[in-house]
Amino acid sequence: MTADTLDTTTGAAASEAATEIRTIRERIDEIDQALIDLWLERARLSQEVGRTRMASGGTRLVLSREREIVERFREALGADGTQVALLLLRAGRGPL
Ligand SMILES: C=C(O[C@@H]1C=C(C(=O)O)C=C[C@H]1O)C(=O)O
Repeated sequence: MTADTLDTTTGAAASEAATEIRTIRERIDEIDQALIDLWLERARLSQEVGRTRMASGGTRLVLSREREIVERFREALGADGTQVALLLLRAGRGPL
């Protein structure tokens, strides 16, 4: 394989690189699936907390707790962390 015969699925120009990329992609796919599963589990748990709290006569949301979560993600991941946390929170309790 040479630079003018790129592997179509990996985009690599050498077969060793294509093999390495395929191996790394397997782990990336595992990580993505774990993220999806955790995302969905978190949303379900968040909804359960909301239902439990409202059934007790409490509020739907607790903004101080949401601020803590946004801050945790911002500290760990920077500005992108803020965006991830906002999407994560929305997945559980819907848009504000
Ligand atoms: C899940 C909760 O309820 C809501 C959803 C939150 C979340 O998804 O993390 C956080 C705060 C609340 O607005 C909670 O209070 O823990």
